[in-house]
Amino acid sequence: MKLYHALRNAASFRTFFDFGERDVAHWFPGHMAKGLKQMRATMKNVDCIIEIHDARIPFSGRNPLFQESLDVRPHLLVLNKVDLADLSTKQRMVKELERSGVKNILFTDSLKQRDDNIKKLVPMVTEMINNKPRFNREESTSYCLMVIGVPNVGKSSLINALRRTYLKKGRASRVGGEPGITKAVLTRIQVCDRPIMHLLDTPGVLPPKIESVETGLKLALCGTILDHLVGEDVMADYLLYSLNRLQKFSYVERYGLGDPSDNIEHVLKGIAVKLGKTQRVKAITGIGNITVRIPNYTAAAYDFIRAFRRGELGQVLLD
Ligand SMILES: Nc1nc2c(ncn2[C@@H]2O[C@H](COP(=O)(O)OP(=O)(O)OP(=O)(O)O)[C@@H](O)[C@H]2O)c(=O)[nH]1
Repeated sequence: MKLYHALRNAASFRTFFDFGERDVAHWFPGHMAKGLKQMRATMKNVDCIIEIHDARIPFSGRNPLFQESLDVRPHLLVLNKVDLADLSTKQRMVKELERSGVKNILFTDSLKQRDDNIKKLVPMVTEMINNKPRFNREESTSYCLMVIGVPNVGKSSLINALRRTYLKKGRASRVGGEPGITKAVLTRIQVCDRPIMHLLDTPGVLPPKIESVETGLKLALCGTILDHLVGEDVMADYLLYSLNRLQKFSYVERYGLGDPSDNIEHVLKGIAVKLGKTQRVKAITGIGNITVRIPNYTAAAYDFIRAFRRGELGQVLLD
């Protein structure tokens, strides 16, 4: 990695981010109560809860709504998308999660064809269930799991990865709906045959816990909140602030910027020029109307954010 002047002179970067007067109240739609009700209703059939979250934000946005159920049922936290996360401080992260009551943690890449940690999931879950009483279900020889998590963390991908690993099957297909019950509530997906393990195909989607504007921005960068509700401009700026703070400067080379910068307008302009993303606007001058080309800042911001999401700006830990 090139050593930039700015790296030696890190003091020139912002040490805090100005969140302005933003209000997170509308950053996540409030229509999720129905899904939550369904999830609670099916909970009695569940032997283990698999909570999946984005490994780039192991602390931000996880919804504690199920805490009361988690206290009695085995609970596994799957931190997914490890291929995108900087895990150099993994041990510290695990300790902190353990301090907050999370005992079982697994790091996964659900898109990888053979992920060793996905292979560990079934034995781990089996042991966890066998070490706890099974809530009126002792007679059953099959296990029932529920996958929950905030949007876009990889719930479907994990289910597909489990089926790929344990059943040698591709995309998840539903393996039985129970008559008389809404399909969306109690459809079961088999993920393993030895032992027999099903997942309840409930919506599984929890609203994220947005406790601050900063949490909201991290969730938005990870694709959990719709971009336009938060604003691509502030997301791009927070991304730039984070990359500089973490000294992840690969964006400089990617976009041919010369040096790192903490000025989002300057960076977006450079990105727009590099990508040829300009737009024509009419300008009224003293001698009439003319058309001028200006950088398309929105398109540049999108590219910057998408590159981060694909891991093309390096592995990052936002928390
Ligand atoms: N890089 C990477 N991308 C992943 C991984 N797992 C899932 N994705 C991607 O993340 C996006 C969301 O994955 P889904 O499996 O649809 O997530 P979900 O939680 O089911 O999404 P919702 O149904 O919206 O709640 C997709 O573009 C996946 O390809 C992973 O381990 N690594």
